[in-house]
Amino acid sequence: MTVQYDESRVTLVDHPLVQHKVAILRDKDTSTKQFRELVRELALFEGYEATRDFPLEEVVVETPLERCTCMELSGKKVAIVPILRAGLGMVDGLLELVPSARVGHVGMYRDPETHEPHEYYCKLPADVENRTCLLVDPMLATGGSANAAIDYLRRAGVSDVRLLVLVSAPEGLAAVLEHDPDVRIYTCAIDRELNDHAYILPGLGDAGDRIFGTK
Ligand SMILES: O=P(O)(O)OC[C@H]1O[C@H](OP(=O)(O)OP(=O)(O)O)[C@H](O)[C@@H]1O
Ligand SMILES: O=c1cc[nH]c(=O)[nH]1
Ligand SMILES: [Mg+2]
Repeated sequence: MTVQYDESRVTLVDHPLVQHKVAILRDKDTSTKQFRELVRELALFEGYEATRDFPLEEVVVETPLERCTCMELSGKKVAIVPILRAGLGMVDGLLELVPSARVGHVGMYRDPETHEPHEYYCKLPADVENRTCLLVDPMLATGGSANAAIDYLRRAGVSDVRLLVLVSAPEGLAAVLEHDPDVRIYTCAIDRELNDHAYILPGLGDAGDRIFGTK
């Protein structure tokens, strides 16, 4: 059965370099070290797309030859919010892109039986309601964890939430887009389906375990 969702709020980041890196990420023989490096790199590529509409303003610059009018970012404030644990792997790549960003944390684990998310730690920047939030997690499976994290950000007053994932299931995309009318989703791959344990197929396994070498 085909899962329907609002495609206009989903950006598939499918640059050839991204597709190449995702293929290595999926490989069960990729080492923990390389997996971690790839997650960081892919977050940077994805962040590039997710910040594409950031506003600019004119600035006059003196080159060694003459004055010219250039464009610079007009003070957009950003918060990067990883969903623990696996989301942590995406933070450094995004900080390279937006060094002035603040970082919040939402701790969430999925119950292995029910697949329901459980919140265990949350800490956001004090002025988070004035910031564009890049909510990051490599995996979007049922969408339960992302929805709980989005609710938390909305309750904190955040209006601009952009969810950055690396691999998503159609079920997760549909669940998040239905749950929140404004969120935009960026993903490097949209996979086939979920299995009976709510793991993404073909997927890449458990992202947290592969980033931290815990299995
Ligand atoms: O869309 P969902 O069905 O909620 O599944 C996705 C969530 O599951 C994984 O986290 P996990 O619970 O394995 O925690 P971890 O990051 O600590 O490994 C993943 O990193 C997402 O947070
Ligand atoms: O496929 C999946 C689903 C949830 N969490 C993961 O890390 N991988
Ligand atoms: Mg995990």
